[in-house]
Amino acid sequence: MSEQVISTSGLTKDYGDGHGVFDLDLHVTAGEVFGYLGPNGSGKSTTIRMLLDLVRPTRGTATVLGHDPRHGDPARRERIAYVPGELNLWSGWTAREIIGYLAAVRGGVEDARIADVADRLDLDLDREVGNLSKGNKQKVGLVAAFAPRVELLILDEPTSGLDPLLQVEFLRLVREAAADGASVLLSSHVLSEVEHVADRVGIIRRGRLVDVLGVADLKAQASRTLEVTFAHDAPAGLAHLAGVTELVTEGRVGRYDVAGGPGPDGRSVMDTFVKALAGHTVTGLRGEDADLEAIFLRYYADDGGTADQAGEAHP
Ligand SMILES: Nc1ncnc2c1ncn2[C@@H]1O[C@H](COP(=O)(O)OP(=O)(O)OP(=O)(O)O)[C@@H](O)[C@H]1O
Repeated sequence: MSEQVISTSGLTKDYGDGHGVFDLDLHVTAGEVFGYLGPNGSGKSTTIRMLLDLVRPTRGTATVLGHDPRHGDPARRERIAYVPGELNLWSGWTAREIIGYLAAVRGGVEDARIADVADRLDLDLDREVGNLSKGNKQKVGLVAAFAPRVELLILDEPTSGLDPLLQVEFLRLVREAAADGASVLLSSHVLSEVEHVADRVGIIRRGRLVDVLGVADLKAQASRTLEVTFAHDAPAGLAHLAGVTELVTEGRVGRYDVAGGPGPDGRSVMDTFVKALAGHTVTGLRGEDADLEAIFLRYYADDGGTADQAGEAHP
């Protein structure tokens, strides 16, 4: 069995009135990027805080890098980098001073490496952090986390406030850290943020882990939209295939939503659709990316339709 960097069993933080995290069995394998997905208030931060011994569980156990977080020693903490969703920084310090201080606590990080990560995230290290925007404050945390070499990165909604170009750079940093052998727990309330880097995703809803899936499996489940151009008027029969929905047909062009996975006959719906197309003269075919978000939102359908709406407000 692969080594686990995070392993919990029945881990629970009960804040009362159904708030908190309940009976969590979470396993993150060494070297993987694990996306921890759930709407606001679903329990991501509480989980992470228990893993870091920032809050104590009501019951259950956790092991992080082989040890109970409650008995963490400084040497073990050096092997972990953590970026919280909201960073409270010491005002009066510059970003360089804060990152330098945190690096020194770890035993030192090369200045050139700090400068390189700051440059990639477009952070001016010489600005006083009290004057920084939320996004720039977030970058201070990211530079402090990515500059050192660590075994485990725990990132709690780290890209909130970052503009889209920097989110892409952030994903590159995650990939590089993983390629260097780090394991990453990356929480988010949107799948699109983690789908390009995560090996697996765990889905948490109302404090309970409801599913853990490989991203490749998630993609296989997703429906795809195909736009087909025929040499003749778009035929009617294709929409009658199980798992295929005709979105629109206009003259020779038809747009179809083709379900992921197998249909009722056990065969892949895509295969059935493509074989049905073979009975026609096709002059063009265009596929759109699978809509993974739609699958993710299914987990929250009872909560009001969107992941954002599904979240409960903080007290
Ligand atoms: N200190 C606390 N006291 C009481 N309830 C709390 C406390 N911290 C969190 N909660 C509640 O526990 C639940 C989980 O909160 P948590 O912050 O872990 O969710 P989250 O998924 O990280 O969401 P967000 O992204 O909004 O932080 C929520 O209902 C929240 O209101």
